[in-house]
Amino acid sequence: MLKVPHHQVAGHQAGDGQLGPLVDGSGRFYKPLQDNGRGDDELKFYKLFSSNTGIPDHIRRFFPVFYGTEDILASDGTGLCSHLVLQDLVSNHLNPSIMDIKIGSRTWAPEFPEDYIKKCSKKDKETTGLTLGFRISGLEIYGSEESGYWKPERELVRKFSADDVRLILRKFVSSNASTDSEPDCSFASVVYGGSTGILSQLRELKAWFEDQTIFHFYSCSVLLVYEKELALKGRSSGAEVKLVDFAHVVDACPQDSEKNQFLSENSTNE
Ligand SMILES: O=P(O)(O)O[C@@H]1[C@@H](OP(=O)(O)O)[C@H](OP(=O)(O)O)[C@H](O)[C@H](OP(=O)(O)O)[C@H]1OP(=O)(O)O
Ligand SMILES: Nc1ncnc2c1ncn2[C@@H]1O[C@H](COP(=O)(O)OP(=O)(O)O)[C@@H](O)[C@H]1O
Repeated sequence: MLKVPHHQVAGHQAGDGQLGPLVDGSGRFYKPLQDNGRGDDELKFYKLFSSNTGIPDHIRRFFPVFYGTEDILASDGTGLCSHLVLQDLVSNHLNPSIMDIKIGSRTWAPEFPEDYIKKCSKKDKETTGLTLGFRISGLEIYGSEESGYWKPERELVRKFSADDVRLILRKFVSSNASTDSEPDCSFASVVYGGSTGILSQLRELKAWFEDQTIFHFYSCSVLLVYEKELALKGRSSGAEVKLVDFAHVVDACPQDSEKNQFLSENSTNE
């Protein structure tokens, strides 16, 4: 039985007759192919990414596993609709704290339609995109069984200034996130620090981004996830960095991609 995800923090959401992703509760995330060609572009990205042998495994692990597409009943009640079938990145977490960070000071490619560039450019300027090179798209922070999650409203998140972002990055790893008190940053070292922490993973990803010439990653998001219960124990926090949202990725070498896809399709048919 497919249901609306409990832990979606940004993007188009299912519910109230809206089109959005669904989960099966056992590890798969179904993202509907979006209109205006965005769904097809995201599908194209996943196919190219899956067939590209030049992507090292230590980088591949930062991306959701792609299981193909499936026609399922859309969340907006309009009937069958094609969905990307992806690994559910949070299904192995009990009470995840999650932050979606849209990366890039420019979220549009020059070849995008003019009106879309205008819309993106406006958002880049009005948010911290331009000044910090990223903006927070959404988040939820787990408090306790009694208090549940602290999840600021979308409208509030959209208005985050650079100072707000600094505060949120501290709150994200604090045990008193939902209060107005100074964030205690109790989990900073175990979530952000260490050889398996978020900063170390981001550095690894950054090194690849600086080097790779396969894709231009416009408007995709870094998803930060950790588990408070583990962080409280102080050793590991299950901190994970993942990349999502590839509807605006541009293939930098279409000729190489065609060749790669041909080779991969023919080697699996043998
Ligand atoms: O329409 P909105 O205002 O919800 O904009 C969506 C954005 O929400 P935001 O306003 O930044 O909170 C949304 O941003 P987030 O992923 O929520 O940060 C996307 O930019 C989305 O565009 P696309 O699906 O990537 O092409 C945007 O959707 P489209 O307007 O491009 O469909
Ligand atoms: N593979 C996934 N597993 C679990 N959650 C996901 C996955 N992909 C996206 N999400 C959740 O959905 C949100 C929106 O995803 P995104 O791909 O950016 O959608 P949109 O294209 O509608 O903006 C993310 O912030 C995250 O909370």
